[in-house]
Amino acid sequence: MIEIKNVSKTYSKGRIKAVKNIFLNVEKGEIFGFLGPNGAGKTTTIKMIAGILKPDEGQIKVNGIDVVKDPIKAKMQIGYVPDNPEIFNRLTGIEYLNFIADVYEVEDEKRYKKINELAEMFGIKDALNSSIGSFSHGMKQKLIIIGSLIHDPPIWILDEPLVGLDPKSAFILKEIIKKHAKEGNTVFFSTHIMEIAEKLCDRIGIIKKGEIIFTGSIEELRSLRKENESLENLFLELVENE
Ligand SMILES: Nc1ncnc2c1ncn2[C@@H]1O[C@H](COP(=O)(O)OP(=O)(O)OP(=O)(O)O)[C@@H](O)[C@H]1O
Repeated sequence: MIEIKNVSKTYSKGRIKAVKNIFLNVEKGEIFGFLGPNGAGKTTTIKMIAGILKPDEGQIKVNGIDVVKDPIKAKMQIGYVPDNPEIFNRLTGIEYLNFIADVYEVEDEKRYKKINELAEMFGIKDALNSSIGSFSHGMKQKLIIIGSLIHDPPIWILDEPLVGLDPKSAFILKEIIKKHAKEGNTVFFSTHIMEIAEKLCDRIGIIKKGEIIFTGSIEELRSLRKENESLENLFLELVENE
């Protein structure tokens, strides 16, 4: 479970208010989609949940653990996929995954099972002995996704995970997301694309200029539509209106 209470974050010595007093709760077993236009505050929020940025005010807890007060314990609960897959280019794929598994103290048998299963699904098993520097953007992304799941995290956070993946890989990732949630874990991901949220999420949150302007199910969002209006249009209206 993720609990965000009255969280704010500014940049540039307070001049840029990226996130403004937001409240959010995401339950166990839930797939939560975080939507908003460019610069709305999605990545900033995600980095605060993942413990990469500290909130200026407010509190974030993952499964009851405060991410600021107890960062290591909190991070053990979390798998995080950043929006930019730039990682250790000098390591081979398998060295990277073993490094991540060591950090999270995952036993050998468990890690190899997970790596085999996921690398097979994403079709990158044969590339794991090559250096990451030789990987394509999509392959790096898949490697990070595998690394983020290696400790079977109760909280899985993904920042724009479908950008840059081909249709087959995007389909596989969506299936993995559904499976992970079904096993009782919390999934929180950001996207620009309403259609993805519509198909995948139990609930969504819409953020605009650092403020949450909607949280609820897709059904609840649908009920706000005008006659014959598409969800995409409603979303655009919500995020564009002043
Ligand atoms: N390191 C930084 N220094 C200064 N301003 C920043 C920094 N990072 C983000 N911002 C600003 O904070 C605001 C929120 O940015 P953020 O990256 O969280 O939005 P986002 O919703 O993830 O956008 P996108 O969809 O483009 O990734 C924007 O105005 C952005 O320009």
